[in-house]
Parts: sequence; structure tokens; C-alpha cells
Amino acid sequence: MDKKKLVLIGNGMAGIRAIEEILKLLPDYFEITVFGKEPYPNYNRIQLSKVLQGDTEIKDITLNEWQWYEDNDVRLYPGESVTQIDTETQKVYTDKGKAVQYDNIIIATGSHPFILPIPGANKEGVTGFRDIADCETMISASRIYKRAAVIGGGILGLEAARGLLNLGMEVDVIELAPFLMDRQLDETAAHLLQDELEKQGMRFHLKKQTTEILGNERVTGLKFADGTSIQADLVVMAVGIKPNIQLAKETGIKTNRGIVVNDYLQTEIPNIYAVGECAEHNGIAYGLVAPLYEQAQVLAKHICGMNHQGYKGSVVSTQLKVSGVDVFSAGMINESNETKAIKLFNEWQNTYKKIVVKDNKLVGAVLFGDTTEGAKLFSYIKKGECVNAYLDSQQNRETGESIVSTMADDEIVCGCNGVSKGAIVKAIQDDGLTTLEEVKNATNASRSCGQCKGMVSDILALTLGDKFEKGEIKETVCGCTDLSRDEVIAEIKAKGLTHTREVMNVLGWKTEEGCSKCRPALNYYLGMVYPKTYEDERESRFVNERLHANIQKDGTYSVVPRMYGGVTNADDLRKIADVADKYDVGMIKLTGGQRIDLLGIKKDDLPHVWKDLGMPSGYAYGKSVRTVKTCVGAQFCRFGTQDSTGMGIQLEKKFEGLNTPHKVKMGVSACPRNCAEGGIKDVGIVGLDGVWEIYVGGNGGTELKQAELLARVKTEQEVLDYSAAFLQYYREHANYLERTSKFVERVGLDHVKEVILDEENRTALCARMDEALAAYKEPWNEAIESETILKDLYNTVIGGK
Ligand SMILES: Cc1cc2nc3c(=O)[nH]c(=O)nc-3n(C[C@H](O)[C@H](O)[C@H](O)COP(=O)(O)OP(=O)(O)OC[C@H]3O[C@@H](n4cnc5c(N)ncnc54)[C@H](O)[C@@H]3O)c2cc1C
Ligand SMILES: NC(=O)c1ccc[n+]([C@@H]2O[C@H](COP(=O)([O-])OP(=O)(O)OC[C@H]3O[C@@H](n4cnc5c(N)ncnc54)[C@H](O)[C@@H]3O)[C@@H](O)[C@H]2O)c1
Ligand code: SF4
Ligand code: FES
Repeated sequence: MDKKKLVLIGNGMAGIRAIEEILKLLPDYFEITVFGKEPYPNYNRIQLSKVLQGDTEIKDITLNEWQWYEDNDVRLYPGESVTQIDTETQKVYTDKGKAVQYDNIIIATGSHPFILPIPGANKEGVTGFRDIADCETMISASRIYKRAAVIGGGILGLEAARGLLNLGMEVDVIELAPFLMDRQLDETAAHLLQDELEKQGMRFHLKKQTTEILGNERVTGLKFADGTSIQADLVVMAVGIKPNIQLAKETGIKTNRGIVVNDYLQTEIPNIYAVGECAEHNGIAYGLVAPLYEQAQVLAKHICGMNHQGYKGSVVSTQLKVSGVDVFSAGMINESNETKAIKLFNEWQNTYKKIVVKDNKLVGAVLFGDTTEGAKLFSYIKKGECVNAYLDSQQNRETGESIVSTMADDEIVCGCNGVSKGAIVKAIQDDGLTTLEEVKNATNASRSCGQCKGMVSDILALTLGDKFEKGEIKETVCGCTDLSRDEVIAEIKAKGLTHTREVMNVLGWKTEEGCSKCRPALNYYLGMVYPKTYEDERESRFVNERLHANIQKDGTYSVVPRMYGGVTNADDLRKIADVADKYDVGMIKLTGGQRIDLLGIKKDDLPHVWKDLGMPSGYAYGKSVRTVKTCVGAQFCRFGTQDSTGMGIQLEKKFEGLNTPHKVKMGVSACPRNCAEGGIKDVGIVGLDGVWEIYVGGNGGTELKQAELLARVKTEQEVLDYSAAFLQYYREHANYLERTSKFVERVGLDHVKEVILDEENRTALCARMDEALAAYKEPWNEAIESETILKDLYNTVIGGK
């Protein structure tokens, strides 16, 4: 039988989800052709906010790789738009002159950002925030310009504003309404949100109507109806979206705000469907993926001739994707005569919960500060559950218990993809799934906005029980491979692989480019295996390590110069004071590791600051040996038995710049009073009369852990050797991003002792440590001396300031 010809117009999230659903039902029934205006495979538009905020990269947000189209026999024309549908001859025509015959069409052309029709809206430097190209426009503008204005204080505008702050810009947000996110929040939640975002550095202008965009060719500012104005070099319009209906309209298909569809997503022409943001069902054009994916499922069933009761509309929930702010909203949130609300405002913890009840049923909710209950509330709202059922579930919940343990099987865990707890548990049990990645691939849960990942992990832990706890499950490097860390390292050594790309290629990575989890890990493992020859791949590192400074929540950076053992002198202090004045440093702060932190430095000032300081990097941002904290010791303290300061300086000089799987902190004290807090350090040294005690695997962070005694030694040289052997063993055997506390716990202190106390082992480990240390290049100096690094990473040149 000849295959039916199906043409999809729009290679976006909703259209491709419809194709995926069709392929699941009837894999060989259609000959599928896809036209996509953008020159990319289907990508996760939602994650553009994360790209702008620097948490992920464009190459990591692809949902369907090129290979997926090939594997499924889907012919894709990227970068090509359909310009005409001829319903008489059943052909579509494209802007590149192609004509393709069809039996069925799915229109999934999405939306356009709404651009205010005000004077100046077409100036250079005015953009929407909708696609990769917009994202790139903003990122490149941030390299040259300083002041951004976002028009629209809705969810998209705020996510854009956070991204622009992260890119180092000053950000003004202009909102027409009296409070932010007025479609999703009430006034109380909106004010809490505004307070929090102001602390992050955003400036808000509420109840402001923009009347003009100022400037000649490029934007220079905004003018408002009240006569005031502000300066801006970049303007992002985030004032809502407009369904992209042009093509449908020109084809004579009935349109309103969107393309009008029935419960089966059919337009008025039966063999033409519409799905996604461009479609209007019962008067609503949705702008979130959850309803669009529900539509895609119904469409697939209908086009494949399967029975379905049809699409009946969706209740929606939203969550803001701005780090440090938890906001959730679902259903009806405005109060009226017909509704009652339960409101809980905890001023101490700065959390707010509002639950809206109508006819005894839960119909809406707003959460600020703690959104862990979001999925549960959303399930109750969707089911129109009685409010008492929710209140009872609250009472029965024990403190500290994961919310998933109290969820019923039919409660939705992943709102975007409509996946219930029961479906996840079933997939784990039936298919023997053991990782988040496997659950994602099998069920789609966590595949879109990613907000439900925590709950999916909790369900994995709950379902697998002891097996999960004991780590009996093979932990792969990441979802791009089925190989564990040990297997990857063994293959690197056996096959002599020398680059991250080569590793991915030869070891059959599932993604061409890897992801933000495996790339830094591979970069570390290769550097560890080949300390002498491996060229560090800066682009594979996390942003702080790439830039050699710590990004702050307002988008500026912090600079911590090296001060061996926490000891400084008048010359260095003078230089620090001069730099603080010259670069308008926001705050000078002593760190927990006894160093001086200069906060609030702009990205392009970083190399100038380093040059003026003339001090090495303190690596306060690195997966590396950070600080060696010391007590004053025998020279001054009346309890001191050893020269703790001198010992600390020797340790810090020896391990300066060493790459480690995670950060490493050290402390040296000269008596058991332990003023340098060696008991909670990765390596803690305590001096006693004629003896040094070496402790390992401590942690003073979120998971407090006391360090354990590794050895007692007599000389300073032995302290250096035992510490070096321990650190090298950790470097060679820990998973990337595993702290020493977790590592020692995993392999056992007895095992670590057995290895390190053996002289032969120790000598070999020390020799390999020396090789690794020989490769160290001081990064701040390296940046100052390289025009390419200055230009590419910091967008500056040395000599100007
Ligand atoms: C920055 C950002 C963050 C977001 N965050 C969230 C979130 O957290 N949660 C959430 O649920 N939703 C979020 N959304 C909304 C979500 O991304 C959209 O609802 C979803 O992508 C819409 O899918 P779609 O397929 O209808 O449209 P799109 O994904 O826009 O796809 C339509 C595609 O069709 C192409 N096209 C248009 N016309 C033609 C033509 N004539 N020929 C060929 N191709 C054409 C377009 O170029 C586009 O690639 C976010 C959106 C943005 C922009
Ligand atoms: N986390 C998420 O779920 C998420 C994130 C980003 C985008 N999105 C989706 O993307 C789409 C677009 O989002 P959006 O925030 O642009 O739309 P929106 O309609 O939700 O918000 C637009 C905002 O702009 C304001 N506004 C309108 N005209 C204005 C003017 N002239 N001057 C100043 N402010 C004005 C409105 O009052 C409103 O606050 C929506 O469908 C949204 O759901 C969702
Ligand atoms: S640890 Fe002991 S020697 Fe060091 S400063 Fe404290 S009391 Fe003095
Ligand atoms: S809730 Fe968005 S991916 Fe699961």
C-alpha cells in the first residue's frame, strides 16, 4: 500500500510531538515531510531562558537530533518556509521553490512575539525573545552594550531580565500593569517576587506605558506616556505573543486569534490540522507546552484513525525559571464573589501560599518561596478535588518526607508532559529503569522545562528502595552514554583517546556534542590521565572556571587573589585597596577560607583588576585546591606546638592550581583546639608535640561531615607526601563532582588507609601528583598575556585602563 503523504509545517515543539505520537501509533503509515523556518532540528524553546541565563548552551537543548529524523524516515527541510498551500491540487510551496504533494497537513507554526507598534520599534537593538536568533542577538549585544530594558513584566520578560543580568547588563523592566506577572499572580505574591528580583539587581517601572523608542539607527532609550524616559542600548519586547496564522488565513482556513480547530484539532478543511500555539480551541490559544502536548496526542490518534473522545481544553500551571526564586501558579487565581481563598503568609521564611476554592473544590493556587507542593496542587485542581481531601493529605504528611511518597498513582508529576506518578513507577518496574535519563526517554517526564526532575528522582529512589540507596545501580557519566566513569577512563587509556570529541565519537556517545554534564567531566578525566600532554578545553568547563572568576547573582564577578596560608602583607593590601577604589568594587569581604574577596567587578574589568593586583588567582571558583586555612601556630599562640602557618603555606604552594574532581579545602592548626577547623576540611592537619595528624574527607557545607584520621606522621615532608598521595588517589578514583567526603564514604576509610599507608603506593602516587602539578599555568596571567582570550572571553584589551 502506498504511504499517505503527511506534511508538517513548523518544526517546533508541538508539531514534532505530534509526529512522535503518530510514529508510536503507526510507524509506517505516513511518508512524513517537515518544513521548519529555523535552520535547526527541533529544540527545546523553553530552555532558551536557561541558555540566556548561562545555565546551558544552545547545543544542549536539541530535542530531536538530525539522526532522529533519519532513523524515523522523516524528511526534514530546515531553514525553509512554506509560503502557500494549494488545497485544489493538494500541494504546498516553499520559499525555496519546492512543491510537495500532500494527503494531510499539520500546521504547527507557533507564535510571533508581539512587537508594540510604537515609533522606533524597528530600530537596531530592539528584539523579541522567541528563538535561538533572538537569544544570540541579546548575548552579542551584552558584549558591547551595558543597559538593557525589557518591556513586559510577565513570565517571559522576567526570565529574559534574569538572563541579561547574568550577561553583565544593567536591567530595567517596564510593566503596564500595577504588579508583575499579573496573569499568574495576585498582588501579594507579585510584591514578594518584585522584592526578591530587586535584590537580584532588576529595576522595575510599574504602571508605565512606553510611547516611543528613542535613538537614531540604534536604540538609545525609552520614552513613557508620563513624559519620563530612561536610557537603554538594548530593548527586549516581552509583551505577549501572537499566534502565527498568516499562512492559514491566506489559504482560506477559518482563523480568529488563532487557527480555529475542533476537538480533534481539525481546521475547517478536514485534511488540514493545526496544533500548538497557532491553534485556537474553544476560543483559547495556549502558550505553554502541556496543553500543546495534550493536543498533539489527540491529533495523532485522530489522524491514525483511532478512537478518542477528543481534546476538551486544559487547565494550565506555570513556574518561573529564575534561579533563587520559586513561584508557581495554576488555575483560577483571582478571587471573586463565588470563590474563597486559604492564604498562608510566613513572613519569617518569606513564603506565601494561596489556594482558591469554589463550590468546595480546589480551582487555583499560587505559591511563592516554596513550590514543592506545586505538582500535587495542580493534580487536585485538574481533577476538581474537594478541598478537604487536600487538607487531610497535608495533615497526614510527615515532616521531611518526600512529597512523592504521599502522591496517588494518578497524580501528575510532570506537568509539561502529563506524566503521572503511576506511569513513572510502572516504567521503572516493567523496563528495569535505574536513571533519570532512562525515565525521561521512556516516559517523557522531565523532558521539557525540567522542573519535575527532583520528583522523578524521588520516585526512582522510592521505587528502587535499597537498590537505589546502596548505589548498586550503574551510574553512567550522563545520559549521553551507557558507560560508567570507570569504563570511560579504562577506554581512554586502552584506546589512547586524547580529546573529548574523540571520546564521544569512539565510545558511541548518543549525542554528537555531549552535554553540560559529560563535557566538563571528560575534560577533567583526560587531563588526569594525560597530565603532561592534554590541552585543557576551556570551552568544556563551567562558566566560572572558563572565566576564572565567580559570577554573582547580579551578573558581576568576584575576585579572590591567592594569599598562601591566609597570610598577607602591607604591599598586597595596598594594591587591593587601590584596585577597590579604581574599579568601584561593591564590597570587600573576608572569606571563610581567610582570603579577601572583591565583589561586584564587571566582566570586562576582570583582566585589568588582575593586572593591577599582580597576584595569582586564588581559584575561589574552581574544582581545584582552594584555600589552606591556618591558625597562628607556635610562633605567636601560647598553645601552639608546630609552625601551622608555615606548613599551610607549603601545602598551598605545592597544590596551587591542581585540578581535582571537586573543590578541595584544607586547614592546618597547631594544637587540638583546631582553630583552622581541620575537622571539617577535605584535608585537615593538626599539630601535636612532635607529631602531625592528617584527617581526610571532612565537609562543612550542606552535608556536614567530620574528617577522619588517616595517619600520624612526624615531619613536614611526610605531611606533604601523605596529603599528595591522598589527593592523587582522590583525583584518580573519584567521580567528577564528587567531594572527598562522599568519596571516602563510598570507598571506605579503611581502603583509603590501606592504599596511602603502603609506602610503594604512596611513592607512586606522589610521583604522579608531581607530574600533574608540573602542568600548572597561572590562569590570570595567561589571560592578560593573550589577546585572543582577552577578546573572546572578556571582550576587552589590555592597555586602555
Ligand atoms: C524563552 C521562552 C521560554 C519558555 N518557557 C516555557 C516554560 O517554562 N514552560 C512552558 O510550558 N512553555 C514555555 N514557553 C512556551 C513554549 O516554548 C511554547 O509554548 C512552545 O514552544 C510552542 O510550541 P509550537 O510548536 O506551537 O511553536 P514553536 O515551538 O514556536 O514552533 C513553531 C515553529 O514553526 C516555524 N514556522 C513558522 N512558520 C513557518 C512556515 N511558514 N514554514 C515553516 N516553518 C514555520 C517557526 O519558525 C518555529 O520554529 C517558553 C517560550 C519561550 C520563548
Ligand atoms: N516559565 C514559563 O512557563 C514561561 C516562560 C517564558 C514564556 N512563557 C510563555 O511565553 C509566552 C509569552 O510570555 P509573555 O510574558 O510575553 O506574555 P504574557 O502575556 O504572559 O505577559 C506579558 C506582560 O507584558 C505586559 N504588557 C503588555 N503590554 C505592555 C506594554 N505596552 N508595556 C509594558 N508591559 C506590557 C503585560 O501586562 C504582561 O505582564 C506566554 O505564552 C508564556 O506562557 C512561559
Ligand atoms: S589551633 Fe591551637 S595553636 Fe592554633 S591558634 Fe588555635 S589554640 Fe593556638
Ligand atoms: S514539569 Fe516541565 S518537564 Fe516535567
